[in-house]
Amino acid sequence: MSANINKDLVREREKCNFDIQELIHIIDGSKEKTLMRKKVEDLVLSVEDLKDEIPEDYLSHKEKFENAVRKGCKLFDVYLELIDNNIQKADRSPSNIYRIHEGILKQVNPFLLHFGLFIPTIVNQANSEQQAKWLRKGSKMIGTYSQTELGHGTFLRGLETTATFDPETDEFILNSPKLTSYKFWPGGLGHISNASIVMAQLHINGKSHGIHLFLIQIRDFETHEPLPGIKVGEIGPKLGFNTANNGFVGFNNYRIPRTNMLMKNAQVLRDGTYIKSKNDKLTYGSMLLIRVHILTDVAYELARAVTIGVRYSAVRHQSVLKEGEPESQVLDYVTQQHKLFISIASSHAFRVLGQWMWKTYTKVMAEIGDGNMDQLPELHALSCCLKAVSSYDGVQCVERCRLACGGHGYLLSSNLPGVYGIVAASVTYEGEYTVLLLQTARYLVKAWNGAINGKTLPSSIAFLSDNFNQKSSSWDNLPEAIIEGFKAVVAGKIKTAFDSIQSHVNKGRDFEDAWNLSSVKLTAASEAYARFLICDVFWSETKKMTNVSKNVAVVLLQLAELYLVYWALEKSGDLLMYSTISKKNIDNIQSRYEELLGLIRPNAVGLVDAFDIRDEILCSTLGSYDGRVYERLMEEAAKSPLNKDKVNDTFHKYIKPFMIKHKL
Ligand SMILES: CCCCCCCCCCCCCCCCCCCCCC(=O)SCCNC(=O)CCNC(=O)[C@H](O)C(C)(C)COP(=O)(O)OP(=O)(O)OC[C@H]1O[C@@H](n2cnc3c(N)ncnc32)[C@H](O)[C@@H]1OP(=O)(O)O
Ligand SMILES: Cc1cc2nc3c(=O)[nH]c(=O)nc-3n(C[C@H](O)[C@H](O)[C@H](O)COP(=O)(O)OP(=O)(O)OC[C@H]3O[C@@H](n4cnc5c(N)ncnc54)[C@H](O)[C@@H]3O)c2cc1C
Repeated sequence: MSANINKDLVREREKCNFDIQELIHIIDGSKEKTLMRKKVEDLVLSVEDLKDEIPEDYLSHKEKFENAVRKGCKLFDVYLELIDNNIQKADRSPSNIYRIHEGILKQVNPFLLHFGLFIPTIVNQANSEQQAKWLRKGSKMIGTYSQTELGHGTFLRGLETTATFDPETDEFILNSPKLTSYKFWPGGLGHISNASIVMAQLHINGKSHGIHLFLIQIRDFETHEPLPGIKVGEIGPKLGFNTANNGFVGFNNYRIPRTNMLMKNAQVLRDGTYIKSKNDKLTYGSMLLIRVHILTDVAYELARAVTIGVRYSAVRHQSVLKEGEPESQVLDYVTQQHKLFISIASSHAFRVLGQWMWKTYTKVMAEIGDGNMDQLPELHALSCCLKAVSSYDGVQCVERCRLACGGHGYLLSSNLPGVYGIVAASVTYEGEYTVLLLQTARYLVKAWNGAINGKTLPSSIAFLSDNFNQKSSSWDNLPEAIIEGFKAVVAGKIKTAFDSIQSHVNKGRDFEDAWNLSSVKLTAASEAYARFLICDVFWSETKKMTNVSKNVAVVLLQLAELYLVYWALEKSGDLLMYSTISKKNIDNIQSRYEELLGLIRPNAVGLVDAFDIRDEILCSTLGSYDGRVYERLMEEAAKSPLNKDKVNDTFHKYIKPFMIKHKL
């Protein structure tokens, strides 16, 4: 096999000084999980029906969708077989196992919303009777999650779809009163789903009770025809997600049984009595869950992007470092390492944070199950800013990987545009970036106010109490000093935003206007808080790892340190403003950063090999394991339908007459 592997990659792999298999197990969670993942991959990727003859990129929008549904159904088959054989256990924790879809479908599984949101929403928001009915085998439902409307996505309280209780018939009547009330965006809604969870304003006896969730059948279970009173369709091509079948739906006096309101929390009784939920925000539970998942999602997409970027940069030679020497691998240019290594580190950071958030999420959910809501605001604040910052950073990192691949990175066959499309969507869906930062800011401002008044703060922000006076910290002990410095930045930025609000209020403005006028500072405070959290958790979790060989521990600590020093340099202005850092300290951090790039360089290919993403899932001409970059580029180019004819018809139809007309 090694005979066919690019010689640069062979040399790079020989240089790697840690056990790649060991790191693969760490990333997967354990040796057993790696074995299970590989077993699933072997089985799924060997299914002939799941392979494409024509590259997806040459298909029309309709053909892409139809091919994705065909493969999605086949995947279902294979998965169900795996579950029956107990190979793929039902595990809701964020993991890499379902990623295989991205290799097979290239983009998004059209059934993703069924598994990712429809089923989890029933599990979390429906009562036990409803669950027994809707989750049973033979329920015939393929579902999605319809919340966003043409006119409103962010401001959920402004949603316009209505569900009005009719006591005569014991039903809700669903209506989309205006064009802007149409549900717009839900994945799989266009032509896949026959049912959906729908968020609508509940009205009983002329009184509005706010937004609630309803399970609604959209299409006939046998014929798949839209049911009377329902107008449904697909929303058209997008930057990415083109196999996701995002759709629209409108309701015209469409009736559903009362018992189709999801009633785990709030309830409507037969006589129309409304029983309030213990906490309104429990209706938003599905969003919380997906925001937690997104950290791990971004970690994985970054792993894909940087695997492509690093392998290509090892294979690619361009320019000479020293006259008379052969052309250098572009990976040897320190600027190239600067472009790429932060993506390796960020992928590990988001994976570690994803695991940490998942633990926090399951703990808080268990407490909520016991009726204790105390930790919900903190969980919401954490999930909002971490989702926002990880997805935003993810997009920047994927773009850097694309730039690192020069012109060839611009080809769809590099798959960097594809990965970009997937990550870019996550900045917007499940709560838009700025909006989520402002949610966390609400929490931080409240906490600051509490701290000023001597209140005990939740653990994740307890440090605020110590930072009123921006205590001096020593910059001798890098990289921990950076975490301390970031604490001072968080405190300083919250204080700046808080003081700004106060000052506008003191000048006679409403609190809401003062908030809006201070909102750039508020989002900056939230971003700083997320950055501190990522650095703190990534560093401490990496440091406390046990049962790891020395070399793997060293390389993981180098990545964690690289992450910290990279962000210290990016945020040096903030550190200068709010912490005790000096220019000399920053110079030291810069030197350490460059030193770390050098230390990581020999292991770079080993590190991306440890993400262990098979070629069939990476789907990239530039990033395959064997490094046959130029051969693959030409093989892919040969697949262009334009290359079927030596002379294209347009020559005779347009070009020749044009040449004659203009005497060219
Ligand atoms: C074949 C086999 C296959 C196997 C496959 C197996 C697969 C399985 C693997 C699965 C992998 C999955 C991958 C998924 C991929 C996903 C794909 C893409 C999906 C995309 C879906 C979507 O895109 S779906 C729509 C999301 N659309 C939003 O995301 C709207 C944002 N908009 C809001 O979320 C609210 O509108 C907004 C702003 C909070 C204001 O809400 P509002 O106005 O009601 O509230 P206020 O701002 O007034 O706040 C009042 C107080 O509520 C507090 N609070 C607010 N929210 C809270 C909350 N959630 N929890 C607690 N507390 C909360 C707040 O902190 C305040 O607290 P306080 O008063 O104490 O300060
Ligand atoms: C690929 C994809 C898949 C999706 N899938 C689904 C799905 O399955 N189901 C579903 O229901 N929805 C889905 N959505 C919709 C998605 O959840 C919304 O687009 C998202 O929540 C943002 O809402 P919006 O589009 O209304 O943006 P808007 O809120 O209109 O945002 C526009 C701009 O206004 C700013 N803004 C808005 N409010 C404020 C504020 N209070 N303060 C400051 N700035 C503000 C935002 O920052 C943004 O810059 C999907 C979207 C995408 C892109």
